[in-house]
Amino acid sequence: MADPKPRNLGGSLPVPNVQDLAGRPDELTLTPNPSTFKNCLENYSAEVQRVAGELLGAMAENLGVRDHSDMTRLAASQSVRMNYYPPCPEAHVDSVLGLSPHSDAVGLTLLLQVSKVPGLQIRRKGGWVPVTPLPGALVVNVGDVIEVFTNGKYRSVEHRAVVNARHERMSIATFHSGKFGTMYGPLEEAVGDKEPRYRSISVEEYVKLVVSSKLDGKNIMDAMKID
Ligand SMILES: O=C(O)CCC(=O)C(=O)O
Ligand SMILES: [Fe+2]
Repeated sequence: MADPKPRNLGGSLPVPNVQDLAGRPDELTLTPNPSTFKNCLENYSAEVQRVAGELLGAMAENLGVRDHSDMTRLAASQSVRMNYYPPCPEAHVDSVLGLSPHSDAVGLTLLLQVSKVPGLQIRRKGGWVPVTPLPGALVVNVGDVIEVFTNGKYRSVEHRAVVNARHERMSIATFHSGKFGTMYGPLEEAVGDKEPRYRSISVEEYVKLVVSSKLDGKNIMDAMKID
């Protein structure tokens, strides 16, 4: 299958490169807190959060959600994870992975594949499809909370990361979710005249469920489904 096509959302994203994030090697030894790191990460996260809000607004429009903030509130809180996968001589072994199959237990993930080395794969029709890294492109992953909000109209994507025998790889995943003190559950407009297929729970209860579960396929969705 062909790779999903990239789309340009306009605007320019201050895409971090590894040098900016880590500081130059000589700076690293001289300066334990490279001055470029904080600003670079702050600019990047703010811009990515803006893009997440726009994407969620477009989804709200597409789904006929009257109050777009019902959907854009999934960009209210943000966390960033930087993944580093060292070269692995056992990369050819099927069971050796960088990150096990999972769907992101958040609203929306915007992922930057920093290295040219491929590693991200998405589950499709029982197989694994590689997502070729494109310089400066963000991969948009629908997370579990969007599956809940849309009552299953948008399904969260199961994915994994494989390792490479000779090359290291880096990716930056930026996760967007709702705030504590709010609820997660299917939106009225998404349910329509059907039955809700997922439970409604507080963000706090949901986070408890996530942190007490293994990283294992779409297990969070199984726990959220109404039988
Ligand atoms: O490294 C990747 O491409 C995937 C990272 C990922 O799925 C995650 O951090 O949740
Ligand atoms: Fe992920």
